Amino acid sequence: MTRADEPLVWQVPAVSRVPLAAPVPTDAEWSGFIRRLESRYDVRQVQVDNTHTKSTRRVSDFLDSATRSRIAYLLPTTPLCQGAADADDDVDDNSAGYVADRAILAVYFGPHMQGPSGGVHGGAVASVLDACIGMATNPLSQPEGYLTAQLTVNYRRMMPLGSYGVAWARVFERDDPSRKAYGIARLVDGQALLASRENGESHRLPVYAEASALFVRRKRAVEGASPASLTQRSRL
Ligand SMILES: CCCCCCCC(=O)SCCNC(=O)CCNC(=O)[C@H](O)C(C)(C)COP(=O)(O)OP(=O)(O)OC[C@H]1O[C@@H](n2cnc3c(N)ncnc32)[C@H](O)[C@@H]1OP(=O)(O)O
Repeated sequence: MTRADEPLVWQVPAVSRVPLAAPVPTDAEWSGFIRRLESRYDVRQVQVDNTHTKSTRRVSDFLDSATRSRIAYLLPTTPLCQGAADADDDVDDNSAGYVADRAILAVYFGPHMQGPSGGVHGGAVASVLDACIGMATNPLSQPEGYLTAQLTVNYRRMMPLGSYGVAWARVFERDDPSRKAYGIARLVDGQALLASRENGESHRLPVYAEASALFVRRKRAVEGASPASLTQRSRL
């Protein structure tokens, strides 16, 4: 065997698998967390549905599977510009101005999302922030028409594995004639967020990561993009 024929082996340093302090939450623990978020922030969980009906949203299968279904999208129950309580009231936020739409995404970062030892993979964090802005950008009444064109993520602190994360997104402009929407999202520790709200503490919570994104609405739906047509294609 010549050197060129030798298989390439990527030598990675031994990663110490940090045992999680907390196992993946049970169904009861997870739904308890979501109910607390709903009651403290006047938001409601959007039910998962793959049929794009008016009151439900197709949640990313990829994230659903990566999180073992410990992911939930929540939307405000009241119209946005009428003073609904915001998760982001509790964190450092210098952004101001018109908010077109808003969404919250709750997620449990379990062992299957490990990146650096003991921490969450940066790609998983980026996916969560992207999905959250996507949720705020795409109205419930339509299939997702806006796609991520640009996404910038700032990683401020390593998100520890075994944490409940809460991301929220604001879309500042959804300009249909030009088909562009601009949004931001931030990720904080969900338990700290709830504790600060429940204790009435006023200190600002640390942000683990934040993202800004440009979403662009497609001129028309891409043919062959629906799950049904994917199934049909796989039979060919
Ligand atoms: C829970 C539900 C969540 C759903 C959201 C999921 C989020 C995702 O993961 S989306 C998947 C990842 N993203 C993609 O696959 C997108 C791939 N890209 C595309 O499909 C296309 O390039 C798309 C849709 C972004 C734009 O295509 P197209 O319709 O041809 O746009 P086009 O007419 O050229 O441009 C429209 C405007 O947007 C601007 N624009 C388009 N793309 C970009 C870009 N990448 N960067 C900057 N500006 C852009 C153009 O300059 C133009 O601006 P203007 O009107 O001022 O001249």
